[in-house]
Amino acid sequence: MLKLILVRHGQSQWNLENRFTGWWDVDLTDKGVEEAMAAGALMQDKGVLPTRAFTSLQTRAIKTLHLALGVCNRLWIPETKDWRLNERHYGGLTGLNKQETREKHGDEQVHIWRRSFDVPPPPMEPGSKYDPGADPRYEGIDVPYTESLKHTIERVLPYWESDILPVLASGETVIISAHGNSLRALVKHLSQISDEDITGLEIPTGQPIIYDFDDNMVPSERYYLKDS
Ligand SMILES: O=C(O)[C@H](O)COP(=O)(O)O
Repeated sequence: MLKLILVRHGQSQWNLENRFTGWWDVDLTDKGVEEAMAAGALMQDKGVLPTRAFTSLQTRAIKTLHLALGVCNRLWIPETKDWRLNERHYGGLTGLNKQETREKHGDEQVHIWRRSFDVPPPPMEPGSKYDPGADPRYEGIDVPYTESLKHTIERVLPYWESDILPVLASGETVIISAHGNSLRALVKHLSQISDEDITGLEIPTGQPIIYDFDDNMVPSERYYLKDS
């Protein structure tokens, strides 16, 4: 049985501060480091050991991957980093406190920005201090100014199909270390969740999620590794 492991990065500094993060590069907190290491220990305990890794270009996901792989003695496996696994771009909300934004715009509007399928947050002003456009890691990439979940799916899914699925199908145990909304994009596809129901899906930090794939590359229902 082929296994796909999805893990959202451990708690980040801006998760702790309750700020919209998106493409801004923040580090893990101490708790985030612990969550990442616990994910590695769980993979070791359950004997679910990745042989190939994919992650984003963002520090919190890369470090989570490395900490988890370190604990289960798999730092040596090949890994690929790609911007298409980055977090959804939070546009003009980047850097703002989520609670203060609710107080200003109302719970409903903030829920729409955070969880709707196709309503993007207001775009980031070009040259904003949180615009990562000039960051060398994004050279040659058309960095967006905002993204809805739909936009995120439009970059995550082609990458899944072209680069990750063939590796999984070749017999590798694949781990993807990514972000709340880039993983929601993938889970929506793999679990065939409707545009309406996706608004209710939350992905916890540092908790490995598993899909088993049959010989026809049809995924099982997803489950948490801790529950297996
Ligand atoms: O980018 C962020 O702020 C978080 O990674 C995800 O935030 P959300 O749960 O508000 O979508």
